[in-house]
Amino acid sequence: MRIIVYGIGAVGGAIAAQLSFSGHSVLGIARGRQLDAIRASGLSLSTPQGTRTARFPVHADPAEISFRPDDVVLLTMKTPDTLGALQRLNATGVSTQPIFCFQNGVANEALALRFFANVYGATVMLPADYDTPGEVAAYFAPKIGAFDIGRYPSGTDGTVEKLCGVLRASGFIVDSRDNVMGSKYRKLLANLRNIIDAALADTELQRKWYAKARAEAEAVLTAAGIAWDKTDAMAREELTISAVPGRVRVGSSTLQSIVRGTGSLETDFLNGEIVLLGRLHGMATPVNSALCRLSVELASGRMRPQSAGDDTIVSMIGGTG
Ligand SMILES: NC(=O)C1=CN([C@@H]2O[C@H](COP(=O)(O)OP(=O)(O)OC[C@H]3O[C@@H](n4cnc5c(N)ncnc54)[C@H](OP(=O)(O)O)[C@@H]3O)[C@@H](O)[C@H]2O)C=CC1
Ligand SMILES: CC(C)(CO)C(=O)C(=O)O
Repeated sequence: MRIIVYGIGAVGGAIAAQLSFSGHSVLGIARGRQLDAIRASGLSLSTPQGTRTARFPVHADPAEISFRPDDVVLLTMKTPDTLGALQRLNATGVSTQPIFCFQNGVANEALALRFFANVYGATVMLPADYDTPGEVAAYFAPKIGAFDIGRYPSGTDGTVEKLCGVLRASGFIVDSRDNVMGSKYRKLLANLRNIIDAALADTELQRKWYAKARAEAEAVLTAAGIAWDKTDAMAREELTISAVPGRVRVGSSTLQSIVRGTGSLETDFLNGEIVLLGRLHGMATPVNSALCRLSVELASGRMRPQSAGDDTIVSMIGGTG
């Protein structure tokens, strides 16, 4: 099984590096200065245990790869970039190879299924940063991260078991799941917080707005008949965010996109998933709608990270928050 990691940023970089350290066959697809830096000097991965440099082949596009039947593809770009990546894979002639969505949110799997028959979901519990080309950092200890993996929309199979085995041998905690989307909806609820923490500095206000956004989301998921895991997989094996020597954690993947000025945020597929479900099921979602509008201000640079106040969100809701 050769593993193609598509999108070598924080999560993709940490996974590709660990696979390469364990001697597993891995190829990366990256772009821009990250591609140049990895080609020139490899990818350094810093963890609480220290820093190591991984060297693995890296490409600018799927067209540069001669795909084999035993390849599996891990999508590790943010959701706004998924469609373009799937179109590139499709154009390259990938067909039956398994596509695993190692991404937050629940939108990527359905998108991938439009193009490919063998699609899988993975819940990613791996707090990681990418802010400098050629470098990534991952903050969990004692293991680097944990994944729930299963076939989409449900079930498991030999491919899941094989990938789980490879990832375990590379230092990850991995569970195969019959209902991986239950795990991914649980993570979606947690990720409603990404944009709140990026916008507000005050921890009490962060807690208040997260409670409101989550209550709204749970009501919408219940109305839509969508079940989510009730156990907190983050606590598994007592994984804790730990200090990485020489690094200060930037924060959530959303805050990192704001700081890097990528211009688009995943919020439309996190809080926006709740807005979409609310619209489909005739329920108002004022808090998550306001948070989506806030994300536009943050992504455009018109609002600085952690500069919002209570009144900012209340006024976006229209005074009803
Ligand atoms: N970071 C974290 O702590 C966690 C992230 N996640 C989830 O994991 C997923 C990945 O997040 P994260 O690793 O933070 O994201 P990053 O932005 O750090 O990494 C994604 C990388 O993919 C690259 N990319 C996007 N499209 C292409 C393309 N077509 N060709 C080549 N490269 C491409 C991006 O390039 P460019 O930089 O040019 O945009 C970027 O380098 C997201 O769904 C996120 O929500 C889940 C748990 C934790
Ligand atoms: C690690 C975690 C849970 C929050 O930082 C995350 O999923 C993200 O950054 O998107």
